[in-house]
Amino acid sequence: MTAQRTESANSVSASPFVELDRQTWSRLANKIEQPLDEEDVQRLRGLGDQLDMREIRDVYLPLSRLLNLYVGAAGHLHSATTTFLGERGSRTPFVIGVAGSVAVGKSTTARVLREMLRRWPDTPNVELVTTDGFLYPNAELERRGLMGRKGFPESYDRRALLRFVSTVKSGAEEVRAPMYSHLSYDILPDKEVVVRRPDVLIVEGLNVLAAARPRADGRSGLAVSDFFDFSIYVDAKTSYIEQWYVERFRSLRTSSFADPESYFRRYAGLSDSEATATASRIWKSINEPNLLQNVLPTRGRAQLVLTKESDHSIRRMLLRKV
Ligand SMILES: Nc1ncnc2c1ncn2[C@@H]1O[C@H](COP(=O)(O)OP(=O)(O)O)[C@@H](O)[C@H]1O
Ligand SMILES: CC(C)(COP(=O)(O)O)[C@@H](O)C(=O)NCCC(=O)O
Repeated sequence: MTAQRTESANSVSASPFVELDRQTWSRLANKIEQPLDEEDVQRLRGLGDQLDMREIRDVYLPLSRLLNLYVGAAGHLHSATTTFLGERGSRTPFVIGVAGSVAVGKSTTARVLREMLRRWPDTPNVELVTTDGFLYPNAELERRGLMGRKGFPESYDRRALLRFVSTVKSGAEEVRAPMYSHLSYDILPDKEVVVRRPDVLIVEGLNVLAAARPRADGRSGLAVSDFFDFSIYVDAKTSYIEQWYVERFRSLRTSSFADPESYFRRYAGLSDSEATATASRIWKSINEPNLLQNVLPTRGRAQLVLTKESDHSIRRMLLRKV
């Protein structure tokens, strides 16, 4: 079946992307079976997200098929390289980047993809790593004067993240990553994520599509995105994301913030208006500037842009065709 592209795709003929509306995209699942049930959907849905079975069927089922096709194609490319080299190496992990703003719902997208890709016979082992594990610990952020810039590129140990992704991609037996806790708002000193040669690695985080920084000698270095076989940018209007951030903050007062272990327990007792004001202040001073200065400019580097409407549902897909 050929995709019915929307009008704007035809009018922007020089664009490297093809634009599809949700209805057209949903037909591209090509009758593959829906692998998740209502219980899975509830488990995977992030706080504030509106994920439902329709979203799985219309949006994620075609995406899962597309990714499975890409995994197959990457296998062929890998065989071409090994044939050329006269080697018999086994395939290395297929790496997918998931980028987007704080509170846009990246982690739900990443979790759904993990569950769906796991169900394909050629990719049973799918690992998910979030880049928050590579934030510097709070003590180090304080030393560097970066406590108010969590999530900005400079708040991460970018060299360690790059080393992690390139080592996994190169097929290493076992690779370890640090772990972050939203509860303690810090790196967990004695916990880590261990990744053992997965079929697919999903790397989710604000800045995963950032371009390489120029090196001191003026040459360009490598970026984590250089190791991606596919990348997704989860997008929405900034005003919607702000609203989602504020709503999530308000509802965290009765869950995470109320935990005695929470770094934010002082927020648990805020009234509705105080919570709205505090969340808006954090959004305006940290997350929105980071979105506008660092995250949004990387959108055009993604292979696929998923755009959400105000009700969180994905309504528009931009797929890079070249
Ligand atoms: N203060 C918090 N306490 C507990 N969980 C949080 C907190 N902030 C964010 N989270 C959770 O952490 C995950 C990542 O959030 P975030 O970085 O905003 O990305 P996104 O909303 O795009 O997944 C989400 O599942 C979110 O619900
Ligand atoms: C931990 C985060 C930086 C996101 O990290 P990511 O996994 O996307 O790299 C973000 O969710 C966060 O907590 N930002 C700090 C500002 C705030 O509390 O909203």
